[in-house]
Amino acid sequence: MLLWAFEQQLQPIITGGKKATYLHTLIDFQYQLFFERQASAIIFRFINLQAKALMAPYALPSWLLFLVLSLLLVFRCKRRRNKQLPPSPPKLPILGNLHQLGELPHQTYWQLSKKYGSVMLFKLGRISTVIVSSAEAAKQVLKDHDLACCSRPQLAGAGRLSYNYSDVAFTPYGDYWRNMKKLIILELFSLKRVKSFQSLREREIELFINSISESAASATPVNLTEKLLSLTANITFKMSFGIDYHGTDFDRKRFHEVVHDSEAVVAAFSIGELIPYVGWIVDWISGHHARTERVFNELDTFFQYVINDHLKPERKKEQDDMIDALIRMEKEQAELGNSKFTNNTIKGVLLNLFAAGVDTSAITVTWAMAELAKNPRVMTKVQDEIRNHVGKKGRLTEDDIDKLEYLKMVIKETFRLHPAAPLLVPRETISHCNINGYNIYPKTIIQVNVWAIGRDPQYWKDPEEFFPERFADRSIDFKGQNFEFLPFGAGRRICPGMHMGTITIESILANLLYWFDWKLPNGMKSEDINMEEKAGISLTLSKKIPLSFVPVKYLQ
Ligand code: HEM
Repeated sequence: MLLWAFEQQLQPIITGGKKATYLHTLIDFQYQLFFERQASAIIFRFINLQAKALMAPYALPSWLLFLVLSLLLVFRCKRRRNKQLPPSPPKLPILGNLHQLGELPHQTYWQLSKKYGSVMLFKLGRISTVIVSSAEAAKQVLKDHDLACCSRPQLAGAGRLSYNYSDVAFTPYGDYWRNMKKLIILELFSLKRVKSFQSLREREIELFINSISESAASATPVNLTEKLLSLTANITFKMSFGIDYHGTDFDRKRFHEVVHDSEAVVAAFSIGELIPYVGWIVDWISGHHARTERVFNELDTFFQYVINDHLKPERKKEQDDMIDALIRMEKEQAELGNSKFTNNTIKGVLLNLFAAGVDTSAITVTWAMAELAKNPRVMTKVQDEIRNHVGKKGRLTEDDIDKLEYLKMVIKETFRLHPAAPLLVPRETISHCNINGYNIYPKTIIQVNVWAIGRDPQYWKDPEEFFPERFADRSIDFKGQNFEFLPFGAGRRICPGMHMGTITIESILANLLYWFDWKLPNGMKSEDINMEEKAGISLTLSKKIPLSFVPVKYLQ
């Protein structure tokens, strides 16, 4: 089929004698032969085509080209035999396995892994991606070969929005990333810094609870999905920028929309990256580049405005925010002679704070509330724990959270079934390594399917059941040591915002459960709650249908 298509393509060119197009098509053809491994069986027909090409005025260069490429082909086929690549589902020319990806790639990979194994090679156009779907293979990637597997692919959208990789999350492995990760762990994500935002988080959560109380008073349903997203964005906004920018072009609402768009941009491959030569047309028609530029310009204008505002000597501040810390880090690094920490670094890190911090926490609380509503036994048990603990105090603070063991189990169980980043953030190999006996070559993308691993019956009894007690007598945690449970990844690239993310989630969920009982709207039954996942290009996994419940104020 492939040959026939090329023969058809080549014939008129040969007859028409267009040199450039002819050579180009020939190269493309050879490229296909190399990559599709159909070479030896069809080489005879290729010679036949070449003979026809002799009639064309460019016989000599094409024969030379044929000779060189054929030698390369033989060499490559020989090498491939020794390659021991991971098994792969059948591919189409040019597209590879792209057409099999489906709307929810982690689910597709899970199904395919049952047939092709826990280390599987998937070709997204011209890009080789290895999908890892077992705890053993994940350990090899994230621990045994962490150094070989700890870079990030350089994709155009992420590159543009991260100021050409001046951030942490999308930056390839190297001195710059190592230094930056150390700095942000020390300065932005330390226990002390996270604690310093406690009263800010508690204030924002109080406002959120007050607004839900209004709905409770009128017994109207609350769109929890929307409200939670707005709450986590508000918390991140305040932690990063200190004050509100009401009355300017940069109000929170508009900013939230841009941040949301930026998540889709950084998650997406452009088709041009997957399919050389022709993919750019699809990008151009779909407006991919225009959208990237629009999001970049809006974010950049906003970040620059806020940085300038922070540099004003007359600025009054309630407390040190993330921008204050980043500006101070820039000065300190300059004094130490590090010229790579620039204004763009500050903006790149800000992008990470929003892209990584807002959705992940809101999505997790939404899934937790959906699971609790579906499992009234667990809902009652966790509410009893919280309410008994708070007792007559009548107020829940972050200091109470450590005592709420069952709440923590509920959150772990939510992470297991609904990890916010089901395939982590894509990694890229920087050197050769061997996973499960297969060769993985440099510049291969690796995706760890933590969603599938969290459902593996080898580790989890009745994996589809929401049963927080499974964590009761197991010391299993999400800090990157238990490879069957990896919501925050592991190894060098592990999420630095883990502590900040969990304390935010615990605090919001505990308050929602303490202050309200939750009724399903319009006579809906718990088994009617839709648990489908939202399709689309994103690193995170939201619920498809927004969650809407009626709050009933808890009378102490
Ligand atoms: C529920 C909350 C969160 C979840 C589930 C989560 C999950 C993840 C995951 C899976 C990764 C990739 C790890 C890997 O490649 O192995 C990651 C990376 C990252 N996360 Fe989070 N995250 C959360 C919250 C946050 C927060 C609140 C922040 C910051 C405010 C944050 C900042 C980052 C950054 C900067 C990276 C990149 C690290 C690197 O490439 O070295 N995350 N996160």
